[in-house]
Amino acid sequence: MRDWWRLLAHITRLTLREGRRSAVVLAVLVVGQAGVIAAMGLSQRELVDDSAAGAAGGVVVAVVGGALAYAMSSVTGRVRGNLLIYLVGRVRGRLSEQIQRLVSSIPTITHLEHAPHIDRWNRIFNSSQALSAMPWTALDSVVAVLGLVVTVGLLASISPVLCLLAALGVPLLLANRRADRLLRDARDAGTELQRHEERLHEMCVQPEMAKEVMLTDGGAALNRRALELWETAAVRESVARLRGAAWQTAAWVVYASGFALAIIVVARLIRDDRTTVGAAVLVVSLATQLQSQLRTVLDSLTVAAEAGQAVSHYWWLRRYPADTAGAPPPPVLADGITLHGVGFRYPGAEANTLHDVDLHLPAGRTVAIVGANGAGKSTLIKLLTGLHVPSAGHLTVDGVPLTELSPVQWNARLAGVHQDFARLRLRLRETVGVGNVRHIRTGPLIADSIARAGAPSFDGLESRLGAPFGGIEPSLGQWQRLALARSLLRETTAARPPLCVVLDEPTAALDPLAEHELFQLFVDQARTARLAGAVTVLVSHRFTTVRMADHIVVLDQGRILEQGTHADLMTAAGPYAELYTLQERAYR
Ligand SMILES: Nc1ncnc2c1ncn2[C@@H]1O[C@H](COP(=O)(O)OP(=O)(O)OP(=O)(O)O)[C@@H](O)[C@H]1O
Repeated sequence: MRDWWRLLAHITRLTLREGRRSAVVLAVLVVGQAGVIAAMGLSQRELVDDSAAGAAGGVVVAVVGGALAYAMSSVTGRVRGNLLIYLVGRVRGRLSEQIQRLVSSIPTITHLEHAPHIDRWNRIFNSSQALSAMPWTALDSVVAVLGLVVTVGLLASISPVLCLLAALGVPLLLANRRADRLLRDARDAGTELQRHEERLHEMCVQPEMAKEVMLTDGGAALNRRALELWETAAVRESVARLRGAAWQTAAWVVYASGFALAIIVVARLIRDDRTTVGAAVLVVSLATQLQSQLRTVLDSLTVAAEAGQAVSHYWWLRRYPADTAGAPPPPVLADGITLHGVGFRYPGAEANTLHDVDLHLPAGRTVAIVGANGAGKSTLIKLLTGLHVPSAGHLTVDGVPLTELSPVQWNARLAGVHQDFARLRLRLRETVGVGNVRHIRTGPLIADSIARAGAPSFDGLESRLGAPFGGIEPSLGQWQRLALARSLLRETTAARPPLCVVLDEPTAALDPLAEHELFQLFVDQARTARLAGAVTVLVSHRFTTVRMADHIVVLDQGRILEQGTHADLMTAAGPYAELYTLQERAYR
């Protein structure tokens, strides 16, 4: 509940920041609406009673008062609606931006890969409308409750028995809560199905995946499966809605019976001359009003419940990157990076990917990691770059545990290319410039990185990339070179030189000639990095590249099988020597 109040305060502050004057006007109109509704009811009673008593003056006052209240209600209703749309829309935009920033500022990637985490922040996005409307649903609820108190007071002034009408709101409340819970559970259960369905549809429309799907004619089957998932989620939600509606209908039947009884009570009071016809009109008006007030309270509670469901996810996300504090990494590496008994298991996986890895990456050296597919090479790179945190053991940088360093600052001292390099479909200047956003507009530096990586410059730095955006679509190898250009820009323009350069299969998409050219670049790069004391970690299946490294590590099923220089490993005549000889023979 404390989290709910804190979020309400946060959203209220956001609302005031987005439109202080509009928010104040809206609050006044919402509160004033309660008085307007009471004035309409009272004017009806006066109108009937004064007409019966022949008091012309009273009738005029009641008519004018009633007309004014009605006019106010309808005019302000429109203004209220528009102000609400305006304010909630603005706050929603700001909130989505904040959530987006939070998601992208987390230095690790578990929240982007692990399904339960993805579902959590997706639910926040889906509830952003309800979250942005929180101050107004809260105010609506308070005003509706106050209105209820006034209505009940007016009913009691006719007969205390009529107060029981308000008690019939309790079954309504309970039924509503049940309906909310049913819907919430159905939605929670459907989030995963929905995610699967979206991914299956993506496979049919994203060019990379669609190509294969078309080749195997699997599109129809995938769409059928996606439809089945969607239908399962939709049916679950519909069943939950129907069950909730049944509960609510039963509660409204109870309320309608109470209303009929109230009319009978008033009819008897009139027959016994204990009240006026005006009072009967007031009861009808109040009972109708009570009904709409109860509806407002219930609707507000439904929206509040939807927001409430997202509250825990919201604070989870806010607290997620809490440990971004930490010491800055050393200006230059003196000793290097060391892995001490490092083990790693992906969240939700049944077995470890890395087991008990002890490895020293000396400062100023190039270390190559080799191994079969799935051996754990890229995973090791992800641990080095802090994208994942080891499940066992730890890493140290010049003897300081990586967990004690600021993840953001550590990130700023890394460079390189990941195996699944990004195809950033932006303008060429931006595609490379995001390597160091501070220099995204520094054309000559970007052009230099492009040239050094041998990447294409197309029609200049402002060329738009990506066929889906009407731009040029680079080939796979050209995309990889652009990723390299990004890394080079980072290395040459960083305020401090990188401490660790990771190159995870950086030439996999390149032709042999290009690989040869780029290899020269790596050698130069490693030399520069060496001068700056950086560790260069290279993952490659091409042993001609690997043999140039100062130290070679052979991984097998998440364990280090052997390590040493090329000469050491060849002399040892182990798995490395065997693979090297095989490749050499194949290329001869
Ligand atoms: N995000 C992930 N979630 C769960 N398991 C993963 C994830 N990424 C990789 N794995 C698993 O970890 C193991 C090692 O994968 P990794 O990508 O590190 O291998 P690799 O040695 O780089 O292989 P390759 O040579 O094919 O690139 C594999 O069995 C893979 O299924």
